[in-house]
Amino acid sequence: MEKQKAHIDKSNTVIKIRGVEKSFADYDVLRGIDLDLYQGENLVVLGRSGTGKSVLIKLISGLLSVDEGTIEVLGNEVTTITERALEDLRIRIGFSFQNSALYDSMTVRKNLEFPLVRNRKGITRKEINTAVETVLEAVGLSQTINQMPAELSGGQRKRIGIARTLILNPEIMLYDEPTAGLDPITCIEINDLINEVQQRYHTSSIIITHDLTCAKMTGDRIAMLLDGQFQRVGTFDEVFATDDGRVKPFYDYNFIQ
Ligand SMILES: Nc1ncnc2c1ncn2[C@@H]1O[C@H](COP(=O)(O)OP(=O)(O)OP(=O)(O)O)[C@@H](O)[C@H]1O
Repeated sequence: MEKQKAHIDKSNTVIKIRGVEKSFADYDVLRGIDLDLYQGENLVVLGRSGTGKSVLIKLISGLLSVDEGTIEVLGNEVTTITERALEDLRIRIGFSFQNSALYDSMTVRKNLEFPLVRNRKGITRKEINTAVETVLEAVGLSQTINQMPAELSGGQRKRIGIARTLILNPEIMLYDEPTAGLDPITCIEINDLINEVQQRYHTSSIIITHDLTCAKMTGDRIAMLLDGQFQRVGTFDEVFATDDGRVKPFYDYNFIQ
């Protein structure tokens, strides 16, 4: 499906990263990175394995702390925030992690109810039912409501995982390798879903991937992480309009084999 034009508000930066450095032992993973995520945009972070993409998501969500620099998320400085305020902030962020597995012993309905019951004190049964039905419809899986996760395909499980984060109406979505381990057709369906989520929920998203089809289909901008820094940031075509020996093989491997 062709990506619809997104409504991006460049005057509203929802994540602002400045001069962030992070090392483990003697390995400097991030060497002074700057990045802005604008309201309403899908920003793809591309990079080879081990370049620090997952570390970046963990720094943004406060699961790891920076060595240097600042990270502002929805107006909160996460490098100095209290644990309590960080918990409140995390509720405003939807995490679609590679290993964010569903609870195998619960139906799809119960899996989706779980975050609501936990985070929305005082919510009524009627409100829960409406929220579950709405989000299932949004991911195109209304018919699975009473099924168990084991009865779903890999792509369907991924969709339910995304629905489980959407049910809390996050302002920011962080997708870590959303197409990993899926066949090419299912990848395209997930990419379409990421774009639908952007349109319908007006989320601002960071999509971490090394899948260039995913980057091309979903990204309003691409930020390429190379040697610990964002060396190339722009549209897909801008990022790959280069003879840089670190960038070209990436493109050639994905599209010319
Ligand atoms: N908690 C940690 N302790 C020590 N080293 C770590 C830790 N977390 C990440 N690293 C190291 O930081 C580097 C970047 O890891 P990261 O998981 O961010 O890579 P990635 O770009 O997400 O790769 P992939 O695409 O394979 O998931 C790796 O060399 C990894 O071993």
